[in-house]
Amino acid sequence: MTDHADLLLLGFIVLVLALVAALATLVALRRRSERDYVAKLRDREARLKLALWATGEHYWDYDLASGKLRRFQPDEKIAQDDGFPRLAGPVEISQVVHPDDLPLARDRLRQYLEGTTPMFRSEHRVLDNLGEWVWIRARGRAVSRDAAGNVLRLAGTALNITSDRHVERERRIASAVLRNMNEAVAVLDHDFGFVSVNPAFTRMTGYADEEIAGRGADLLDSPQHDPAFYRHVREIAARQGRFSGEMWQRRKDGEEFLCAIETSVVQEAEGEPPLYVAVLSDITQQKRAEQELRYLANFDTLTNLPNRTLLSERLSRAIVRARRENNRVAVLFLDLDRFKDINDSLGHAAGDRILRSAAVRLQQTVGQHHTVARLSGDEFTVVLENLESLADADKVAREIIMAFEAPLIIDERQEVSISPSIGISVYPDHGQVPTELLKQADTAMYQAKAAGRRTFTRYDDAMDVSVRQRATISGALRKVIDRGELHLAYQPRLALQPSRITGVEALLRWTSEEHGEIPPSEFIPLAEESGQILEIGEWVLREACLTLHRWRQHGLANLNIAVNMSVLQLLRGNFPEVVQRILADTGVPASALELELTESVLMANAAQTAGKLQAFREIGVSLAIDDFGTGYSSLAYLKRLPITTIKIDKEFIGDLSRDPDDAAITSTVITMAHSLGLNVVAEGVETQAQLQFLRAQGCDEIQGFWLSRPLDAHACLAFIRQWGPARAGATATTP
Ligand SMILES: Nc1nc2c(ncn2[C@@H]2O[C@@H]3COP(=O)(O)O[C@H]4[C@@H](O)[C@H](n5cnc6c(=O)[nH]c(N)nc65)O[C@@H]4COP(=O)(O)O[C@H]3[C@H]2O)c(=O)[nH]1
Repeated sequence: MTDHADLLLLGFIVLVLALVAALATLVALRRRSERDYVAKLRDREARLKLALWATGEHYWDYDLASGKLRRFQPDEKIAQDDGFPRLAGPVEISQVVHPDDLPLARDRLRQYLEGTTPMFRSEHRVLDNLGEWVWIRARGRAVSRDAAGNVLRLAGTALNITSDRHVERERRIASAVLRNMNEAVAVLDHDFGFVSVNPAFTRMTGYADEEIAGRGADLLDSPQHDPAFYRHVREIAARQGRFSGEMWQRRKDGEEFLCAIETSVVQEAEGEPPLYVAVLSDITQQKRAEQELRYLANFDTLTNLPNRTLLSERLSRAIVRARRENNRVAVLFLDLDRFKDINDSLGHAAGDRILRSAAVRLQQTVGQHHTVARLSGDEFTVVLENLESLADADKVAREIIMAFEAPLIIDERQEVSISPSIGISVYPDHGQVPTELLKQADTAMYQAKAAGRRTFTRYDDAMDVSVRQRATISGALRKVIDRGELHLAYQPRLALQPSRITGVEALLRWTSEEHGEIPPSEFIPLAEESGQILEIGEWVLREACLTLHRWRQHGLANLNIAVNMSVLQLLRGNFPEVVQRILADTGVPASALELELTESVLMANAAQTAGKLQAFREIGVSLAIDDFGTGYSSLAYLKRLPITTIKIDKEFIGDLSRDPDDAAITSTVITMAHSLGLNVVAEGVETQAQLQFLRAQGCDEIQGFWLSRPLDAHACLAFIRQWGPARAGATATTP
């Protein structure tokens, strides 16, 4: 029995021990599994933190009941400087969110809590750990709700987007700038395919962004350039990273335009192929205007030939080449003979056609490789390069003269025969610089004219100095009106009974820029020879009438003006009409104008003049014979001419006191002129004695240095104003 009991006890003990051991094992196992679980949790949390840190996101937690924001402290080891505030404990959101953004953040929260949005989402500023505002993008969801489903807690992540916001802002500005730019901008990929274009580009080319994207830049290539040109440009842009230049492009409607293009490369992220930005401006109009200006500055619009400016430039270059290559350059100065006559008789329109036709004939004769220029009026210049001898220039001049043997066709029905006179100068023989060569050729041309026209003359240093002087003056005379080098002097005329200033004689003066003062006795014959006196005479008449009109307005109502008239004006053209027109234009009455003609001129053309003179009388203009006594005309003959005044030449007046014959002639002329009812004026009165003699003989008027030298308009007006009858008997003071 006892043994049985002992066995039972032993068995019980063993069972208890086994149970204890099993329990202990169970506890140990459980503990280990709990440790494993915590370790796993820690590991997962660390990994979560690491993942969040790696994405730049941070965890936050918001308790709605307390209204406090909580953020897990990041692991100091992995989050050194993430820019987020380190919260010691839960804080009010108003403590960290920017006051300006707080309403928006709260609004977003309200929307989420009301179920309007599936997630809380807000972009707002928060204070960073340096006390600066940083932009964050916060996202979150409810993590705890009460039994009624109301949110108790919200958790989520926040990302610092400050630099994104800057980038985004810059992108917005850049895109607004692009949209509003006047310059067309295109972004192209590395193969020069369009990526995008701005509205100005669409306006310029007609291609909208969506229709051009993906297409190649060669879409705009124009046939104005070779395809190789465009290829080359793109190669440069690709190789050098930029290209700047001008090229023709074609719009969608096919119209071509000149374009200034600047391309630059935009380096994309590493490994990405680059993009190109091209800025285009349409410069077609600008180029056209520039070309027009360049054309106007260098070409004569009537004949399309180079003008003086371009001629000088080309001549200079030709001289430089000739110096280098040791050969000659010839300048041919060409003037069309009697062009002015033709111009006057056929009219200016026909004159222009003649000039155009002459220009073509000239260029055809010398060939396209030689420069033919029009200097002014009917003056042309040819520059011949690569001459071996002087004779080569003569040969071309001869060919030109021959070419003008055939008449110029100026329209379908009209032909005009006109010959050139040509002067030649040669570099280096006659001059070293363009101006010198042009001057020498001009001088030689004048010689050719003097030699009977329709010929050429080569410049020669031995040319007679006076001829050269005449030629130079004559050359300068051609530009005299354009250059404004002419002016008038006025010499008062005094009536003797009663004593009063009756008027003035207008006397032409020329102050040349190159030659100084040139007396009328020198240049008027030259102007008559060239026919230029017609233009000059008209200028004189208008100027004189304008002055008289001004004086009359200043209260000198009874003044008259005498103007010298050249024989050419009398014989040629329509001078009576010109006179009438100028009188009408200036408001001077015909009775206040006296035209003076020299006696010798009248006598030489007696037959033609009588009728012509009558036309002037019919207008109401007075006519005077100038320099009377020098032309041996009979007073009886003068009776047949419709003249009103005789001006006794100063030759006779000057000798009055010395030569009794002159005194006799003078008194006879005065008596006989009076018997014919003519007014008598003595010219060149220099002394009181001469004046007294003339007064005693009943001379009507005097003019001369005793009264006054010729004066400019201003001084003459002052002289007339201060002249008083009291001074008539006394010596006049000549200013
Ligand atoms: N020694 C001396 N000379 C005096 C005296 N008083 C005036 N003279 C000069 O005598 C000339 C008078 O003009 P003219 O006989 O018509 O002679 C004029 C006239 O025939 C011509 N001329 C002047 N102006 C014109 C013009 O506009 N057209 C034309 N066709 N010929 C003009 O040129 C000639 C010379 O004119 P100027 O040199 O201005 O010379 C002027 C004048 O300055 C004096 O007391 N003593």
